[in-house]
Amino acid sequence: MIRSFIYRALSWVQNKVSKKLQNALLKVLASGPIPQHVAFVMDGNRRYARRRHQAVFQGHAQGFEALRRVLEICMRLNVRCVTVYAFAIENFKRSPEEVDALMELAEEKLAEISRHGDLLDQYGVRLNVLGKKELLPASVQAAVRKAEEMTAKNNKAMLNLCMPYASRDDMTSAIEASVREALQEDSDVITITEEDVEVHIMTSVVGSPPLDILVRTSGVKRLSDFLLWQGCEDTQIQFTSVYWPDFGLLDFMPLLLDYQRKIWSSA
Ligand SMILES: CC(C)=CCC/C(C)=C/CC/C(C)=C/COP(=O)(O)OP(=O)(O)O
Repeated sequence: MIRSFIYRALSWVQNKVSKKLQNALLKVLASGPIPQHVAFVMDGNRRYARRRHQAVFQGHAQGFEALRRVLEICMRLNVRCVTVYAFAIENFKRSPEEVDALMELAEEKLAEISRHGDLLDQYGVRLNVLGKKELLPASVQAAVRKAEEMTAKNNKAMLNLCMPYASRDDMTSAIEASVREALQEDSDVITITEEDVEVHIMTSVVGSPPLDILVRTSGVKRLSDFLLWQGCEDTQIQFTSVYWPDFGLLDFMPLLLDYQRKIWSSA
């Protein structure tokens, strides 16, 4: 009884202190230039679970909690657009148990975050699911449609959930759409410009600003077919060794400070 009271009191104090520290750190960051568009390759969920002797699914569930946490940090900093790699087309090659668990998680969490009073509503965030949606199970497609509809009027920021996504597929579809448009013009020669393709790239279709920072967690230094078109000009690509479910403000802060230092030094 006394012990449980002490634990509860300690956890209350710890929460208060960490909230105060978080507010102070966010204030420091907000005094510098803030990126408009940040993307994450949320890597390391399974290694996080294995290290704790947990089922793989637990790693993905904790990964979702990290997404919530990071999205809230971004919203409090006034980042306009957050894009995350939630499921690669390639991920369909994982075991049926893992794919099913990820699909169930997506269905459940899409309903949860788009609910009135939850995170997206609270910060005015529009949800866009980008990728080959027709590959998703019918129940997940329905959850996607509902979540997109529920948040369609939100206009302060956007969350692009890439699922199931591959950048080469995104670029191929954009080129195909540009060629189709060009064929409708009354000319013998087909000309496709970078700008023609750009407007059909999935993040552009939903009105995302240029990508400022792309972060990959878990120590792996690869892009894994994510935002190759969007990230090839002025994007700062940052790698951190932290597993995604552990990623928080203290890990994000040095990456943001590095971004701010580079912006200041190029001004
Ligand atoms: C709404 C929704 C679906 C939320 C997202 C949950 C989430 C964070 C999904 C990411 C899934 C994924 C393939 C992560 C990569 O880590 P990994 O599994 O490759 O881990 P590893 O690198 O340790 O093997």
